[in-house]
Amino acid sequence: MQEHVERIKKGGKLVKLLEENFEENIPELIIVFLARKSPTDDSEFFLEELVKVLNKEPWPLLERILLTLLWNDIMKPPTMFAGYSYRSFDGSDYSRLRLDSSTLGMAGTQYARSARIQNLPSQTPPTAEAIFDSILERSTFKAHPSGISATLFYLATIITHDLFNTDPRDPTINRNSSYIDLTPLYGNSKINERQQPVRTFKDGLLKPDTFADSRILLQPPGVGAMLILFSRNHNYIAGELLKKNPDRFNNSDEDLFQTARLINCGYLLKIVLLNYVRTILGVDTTKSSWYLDPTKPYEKSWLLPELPTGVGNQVSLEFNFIYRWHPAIAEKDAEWAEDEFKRLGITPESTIDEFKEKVRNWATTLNEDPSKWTFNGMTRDEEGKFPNNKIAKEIINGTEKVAGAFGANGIPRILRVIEVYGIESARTLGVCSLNDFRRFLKLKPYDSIEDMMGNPSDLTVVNKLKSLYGGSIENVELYPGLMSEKTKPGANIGSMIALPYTVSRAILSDAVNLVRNDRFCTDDFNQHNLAYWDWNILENPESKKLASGGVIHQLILKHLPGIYSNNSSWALYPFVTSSNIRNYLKDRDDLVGLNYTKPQD
Ligand code: HEM
Ligand SMILES: [Ca+2]
Repeated sequence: MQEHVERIKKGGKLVKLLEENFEENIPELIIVFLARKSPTDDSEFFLEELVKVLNKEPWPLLERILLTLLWNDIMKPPTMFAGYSYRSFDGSDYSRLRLDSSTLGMAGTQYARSARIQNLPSQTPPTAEAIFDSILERSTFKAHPSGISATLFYLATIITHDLFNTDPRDPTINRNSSYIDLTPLYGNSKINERQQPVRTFKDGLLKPDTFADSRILLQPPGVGAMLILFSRNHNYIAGELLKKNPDRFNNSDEDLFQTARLINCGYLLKIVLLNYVRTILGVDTTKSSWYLDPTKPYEKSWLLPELPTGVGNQVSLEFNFIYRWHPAIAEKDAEWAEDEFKRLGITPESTIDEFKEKVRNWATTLNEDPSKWTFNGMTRDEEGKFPNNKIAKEIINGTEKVAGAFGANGIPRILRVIEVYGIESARTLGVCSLNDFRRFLKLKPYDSIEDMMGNPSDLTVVNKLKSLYGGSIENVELYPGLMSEKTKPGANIGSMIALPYTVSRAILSDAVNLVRNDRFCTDDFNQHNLAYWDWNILENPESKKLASGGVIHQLILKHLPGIYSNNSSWALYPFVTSSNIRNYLKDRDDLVGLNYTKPQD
């Protein structure tokens, strides 16, 4: 057979080969056909050869293969449309499979479900309060083993608030779009509710230092500070677009606004891939500039099927729980949350209804105009902007604060009512167990609670889990399981962020799907839609040399001028604490001149 393959590859004529012994040679022909290089060199006239063969002997399988090849050339249903280039506010029409999926991932639709329940628990589960008090509550703060900073989790919080916004009246509903499209900045509704107040309706601009999601005000101020960077970035982009393309954008607030949003989301995409995921994978501080790029087109090749893009996304309930990274909250940020919650009247002992009521009451005190909101005791200047140094201070301090370690007994007590709410609502909605979720991810289910905990030093947690769940690993619920299972080793290429095992696998699948399934990050991420935006416009040559491909420093340096130097490690590597970063970079002979001094805010 090999002989035939070689002959055909060397250009032996198919017809001749088949003339010799058609029946015998056809399987080889099919193998060669499937194994052909992609892309096809059409000067080899392979297709014509096939036609000749078929013309001579209409072999049904060969005919079918040829027809399939030709049919597959054209995407069905159609995947790109003329016009159709802006992000809608509520995430409708985000799937390129527009004909039947216009509401996929739209704000206000139901959460998807990822995993089926395969094993029902053999006991009634313990109360959510008992679970929190036993295996979730943080007793002493444990520093993150790789020295990841709070600033990484400020970005993570923006991402989670972009994806998840459970309706308190109906926990099956997600009020946000299932895409990383800066919903916390722009808002989540098409019907003139939220998105309108952030816009000026002039020159595509947002109101100064304004964002749409009031939940950010109840987060540590570093989260709001980071979101302000994106708010400022939007206005910078809109200004540049108008300056560079006066003919295309003059008097067109809507086009300017939408194009600026696409570009701003492009910056977030680059930051997610080139800073955030690279840090999570532990390659951020290495010399290599490799990154996992889910946007790449992959055509069908040999036995590998095509890897589709832009097909739309709908986040699931399970992923809402995967992404509740409360153990990572830094010590000082937990203290901050405690004070803030106290001010609202929420304590760890509050009931779920009290919690919801206090948040509702607080929301009624907010000005309808988000450009009037403040946080962290800041006041706006006459233009409506927050002081640069105050915004910078939160991001700088975030890089000084070490995040909390993942793993059992890591969640600040102040979040008790929120955790109880989460566990109970998972039960109401019928979410699967930890092991069933692992089955869905094709990870080996844990054999026992000991297996789930791994480390013999976690025996106390093993015993607590056994007592809560009747000794059976199959009874361990998804969320309590995710937040207490063993964690990956830190300071390690591949697992720098030291997540719980199941979370670490799931989060990468989630990141790849969120990016690849968003047509604005793939099929429609093109220079026409982005008005030939110059992606180097914010870049400083000195910073670029030192950034190992990262992007976040561009926003920090541009929108917080005069505070950081261009070679500051605090701007270039903000996701590792300032006390750890020097150690990670000590062997990098290519980073001469990196400045580790704390910027003066
Ligand atoms: C001090 C810091 C934090 C505070 C005060 C906080 C507070 C809260 C509150 C109050 C809720 C309940 C919302 C509701 O259902 O009404 C919640 C849910 C949630 N939190 Fe946090 N959180 C913090 C940090 C984080 C971090 C670092 C992450 C992940 C990066 C995260 C991810 C989530 C997610 C995914 C939910 C579910 C959201 C939803 O279903 O709408 N949180 N958090
Ligand atoms: Ca979104």
